[in-house]
Order: sequence, then structure tokens, then C-alpha cells
Amino acid sequence: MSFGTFSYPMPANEPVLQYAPGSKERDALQKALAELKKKEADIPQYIGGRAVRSGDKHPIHPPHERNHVLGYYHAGTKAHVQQAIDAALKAKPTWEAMPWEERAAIFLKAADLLATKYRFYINGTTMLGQSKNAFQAEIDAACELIDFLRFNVHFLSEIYKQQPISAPGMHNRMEWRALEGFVLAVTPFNFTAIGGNLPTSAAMCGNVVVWKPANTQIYSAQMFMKILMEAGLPDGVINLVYVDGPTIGDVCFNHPDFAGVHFTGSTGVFNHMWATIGANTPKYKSYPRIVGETGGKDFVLVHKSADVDAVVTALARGAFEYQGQKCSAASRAYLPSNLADRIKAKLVAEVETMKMGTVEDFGNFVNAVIDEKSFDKLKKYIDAAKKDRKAKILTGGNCSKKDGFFIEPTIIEVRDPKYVTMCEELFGPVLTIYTYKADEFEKAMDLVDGTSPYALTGAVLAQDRSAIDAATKRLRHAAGNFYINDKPTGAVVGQQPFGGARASGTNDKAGSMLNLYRWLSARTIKETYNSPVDYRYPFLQS
Ligand SMILES: NC(=O)c1ccc[n+]([C@@H]2O[C@H](COP(=O)([O-])OP(=O)(O)OC[C@H]3O[C@@H](n4cnc5c(N)ncnc54)[C@H](O)[C@@H]3O)[C@@H](O)[C@H]2O)c1
Ligand SMILES: N[C@@H](CCC=O)C(=O)O
Repeated sequence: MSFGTFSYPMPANEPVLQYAPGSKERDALQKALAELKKKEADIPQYIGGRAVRSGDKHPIHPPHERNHVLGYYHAGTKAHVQQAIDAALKAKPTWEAMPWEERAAIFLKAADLLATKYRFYINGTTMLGQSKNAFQAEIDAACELIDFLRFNVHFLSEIYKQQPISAPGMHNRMEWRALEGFVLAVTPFNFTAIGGNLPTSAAMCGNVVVWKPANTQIYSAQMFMKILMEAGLPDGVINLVYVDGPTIGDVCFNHPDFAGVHFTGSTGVFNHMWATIGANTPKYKSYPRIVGETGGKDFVLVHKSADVDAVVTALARGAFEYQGQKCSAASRAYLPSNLADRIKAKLVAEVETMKMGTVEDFGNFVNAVIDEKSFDKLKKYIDAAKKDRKAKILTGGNCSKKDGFFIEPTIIEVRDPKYVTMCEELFGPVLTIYTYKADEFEKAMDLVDGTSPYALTGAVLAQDRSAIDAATKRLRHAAGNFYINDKPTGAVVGQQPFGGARASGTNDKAGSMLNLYRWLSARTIKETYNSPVDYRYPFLQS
């Protein structure tokens, strides 16, 4: 019972620490990295609040240092998924009945633990496990995850305030219920923040969750799970299991209490989930919510009026930060013929200053790609481009998996705007550029819109206002996050709600109210104070 209406004002974004040489935070992060590397972690699943060790242990290696072992995770089976569902359903009645201010406090405390006591450990596990440099880990694992938690508490309290009007003699109210059943969160390798947001946004709304992270993100996922438990998350509200995709699908998508999936990952996997859920619909007690943010082939369209230095920086950062492994990464660029040579020359010179190596050397801008599968796929595309007369490698192209999965930042120039690397999502440090006739901006916009099935992020760079206006209108459906004179990456919670349409997902905008509505099922309650006692309308009594 609550004796008041409590308020959660709009928070400020968590300040991003800079890790400059000599700074306190750099020292603290380096200490955390050394400590993490010194011990081999033994990583259990967490089911019903219990640490579950299956004994089926798999090593975790830093992608940039294949011979080092960070620890071992205990892989699960179908039986563990079933136990996770049972634990979730057992926790459900108490959790959804818990007053909102008590639920909110857990997530706000977790945000504060991330911001203070565990900041360098969530960043450290992300750096080592996912091969992110210090700055990329800070904006993801610390700041974005903290923002997701704090902003979602604010947004949900705003939703709870939304109530219908009442005519005289009655009161109407809206109850923002959790969904009936359990929610499945399936999360990708590339953002610790997404791994944390997908289960917590649903749980915050009163739902109980089974969370399956990518195997390559388990090291930081378990760190966050421990933080949630320290913040007071009751047993069974979120259950963390380490199984492969088909295993989670076989159990969850066949369960009558399956209430929804919160997914981020590739389009192919999401399409498969959607088809399975569709085919199984008669098995479920309710129509499940299907929320998925998926792949991208994100564009940078440069107008003949653009500022060359701004273009070069947007491409260098947009394409190569975190080795291009952001769903938002610039992977195809359209340059106008009047500026193309200057942009290419400066861009190649800038990219060739980027140092590549481990995350512990803070001089490295580029680290390793996530795993061998990704390395082999990227190398295949790069090798094919090297042999193809229709493509030219302007810089990069060297790959080595001897010590870690290193792929040089690579720029491919093509004359065919539909060349394979202009169309398909590669998910790595590969940018393809195409030069169009500077006076054919309209045609270039058509190309941008029609080249890939995705519509996640995109940017236009121009000084000419009418070109910006034209691109904003013509490319309305080509990107869910559209940037003017900036790179297409780096969305901030509360500032640029994130998500795309077409083959890029359901566009339910992570870190916004739109997303939270998907985890709520409203009940309308009307109470009449003076109930009618005669069925006859007044006009019948003439
Ligand atoms: N739109 C966005 O907001 C966004 C954000 C991050 C990543 N992504 C996309 O994610 C992809 C990269 O991440 P990834 O490599 O981890 O993606 P992925 O699709 O390979 O894996 C995502 C998750 O799905 C699981 N999975 C795989 N096969 C499955 C199956 N058959 N059934 C159920 N689950 C299954 C994986 O184990 C993992 O947990 C890219 O396509 C990228 O664009 C999109
Ligand atoms: N929100 C992140 C991308 C998340 C996907 O990988 C960005 O805007 O760069």
C-alpha cells in the first residue's frame, strides 16, 4: 500500500568520464582491469536467486588476447530454461504486487551502484570480454546502462500518471498491469547496456523475466546481474541462463505462459523467432508482445555543400569506433564528385593514424572483433573485394587472428552503388564508399533509400539548408534515427530514442515511454457511485 503519490523527475544523463592520462578514473580503471585479469572467474547461471553451476564449463577469452582465460561460464540446458521459467512464475505474484516506489528503488540503486562502486568493474568486464576501449566501454556499460535505468523509472512513473477522465457520478481509472506470464529477453554481444536494458525495462513494469545474453557477453552480463541482486532485486524476477538460441526458443516459445520477447540482434534471428511465435500462437494464453531491434546498413549521404572536415570525422568515428560493431555504424557512404577526392585523401590519412591492439593499451582506438566467426566472415568480404576489379581497397584490408581477432579499419571504394558491401550488413570495421555526380543529389537520395532492406540510422551532411530539408523529407522512412551534420552513431538515452523500421525492427525505441508500453497491459476500471435503478430512458416516460 502507498500513502502518497511519489515523484521521479526527469534525470540528467550520467556524465561521461574521459580517462585522460593522469586522471583518477584512468588509474582506477587500470587497477580494475589488472584485478580482473589476475583471477579466473567461475560464472554460474542465476535462477530463482541461486547461483547454478552446471559443471559444463566454457572458457571466456578476450577477443584481443586469445590465449588468456578470463574465466569459465557454466552452460545451461533445456532443464535450466524450464527452471528459470518456473522461478519467474513463482516470483510473479509478489513482484507485481510490490508498490511501485519499492520496485523503482531497486533499479535506481542499481544505477547508483553502477555509477560508483562498480563503475570500473562493469567497464572492465566489458573492455576485456567484448574488446571495447575505455571510452567505448564508458559510454555503453556505465553511462548508457545507468541512463536506461534512471530514465525508465521516470518514464514509467509518467505512464502511471496517465488516467482517463470521469463524468459526474463515476470514477474511471487505468491500471497499468504487467503482462500475464513471463517475458523472454534475448540480448546481443555488442552493448552491455542493451543486455541490461532488455530484461530490466520489462521487469520494472512488474514482469518476470528469463534473460539469455549472447555467449560473448556473459562476462559483463553476470557482473550486472550481481549488481541487480545487491540492489535488492527479489529472487526469480530476472533469471540469467547461458544456452544457445535454439534451446531457449524450444522451451520458451512452446510455453503457454510465454507473454513476450524483448530481442536485440540480427534480422535473420528475429525473423525466425517471429515465424515460430506466429506458428505457436494457439498454444499461448495471451497474444505475446514481440519487440525486436535488429540489423542495419547505415548510410552517410554527403551533399556538395558539406564541410569536408565534418564529413571525415563523421565517417572515421561513425564507421570505426568499436570496430564498426554498432548496429548504427556508418557502413556505406555517398560522396559528391566535387568533394570526393578531398574527403577520401583526408579520411585515409586519418584512419591510418588509428592504432589497433589490446584494450589495456589506452593508445589503441581500434581493438579486436568479437570472435572467430565474425573475423572469418569479414575477411571473406575483404578478400573478395581485393580480388574484384569493381572494388578498390583505399586503406586497411589486413587481417590476423594469431593473437586476437584483428581486422584493420578498411575502406572499399566501388563504382557500382549496389556492390555487395554497399548492401549487406557486415558488422565490422569496413566502410564502402561510392561517388555520385555532385549535381545528382536527387538520384543519390533514391539510391540511399532503395539499396538495403534496413532502415536503422543514417546521416546527411550539408551546409545548404534546402538540401537538408530535401533529404529529411525524401529519407523519412530510410532511418529511424536520422542525423544532420553528425555521425549516425552514439544515440543518448532521453535525447535520441533509438530504433529503426523496415528490416531493422519494430522501432519500439529503447529507453523511451514507447518501449515501456509494450510491457504493460492496461485495465480500465469504471466505478459508478449512483447506480441506475430503472432501465427506462427519460423520453419513454412521455
Ligand atoms: N537495432 C538495434 O538496436 C541493435 C542493437 C545492437 C545490435 N543489433 C544487431 O545485432 C546484431 C549483432 O549482434 P549479435 O551478433 O549478438 O546478434 P545475433 O542475432 O547473432 O544474436 C543475438 C542474440 O540472439 C541469440 N540467438 C541466436 N540465434 C537464436 C535463435 N535461433 N533463437 C533464439 N535466440 C537466438 C544469440 O545467442 C544472442 O543472444 C547485428 O545484426 C546488429 O545490427 C541491433
Ligand atoms: N545505440 C547505439 C547503437 C546500438 C546498437 O548497436 C548507437 O546509437 O550507436
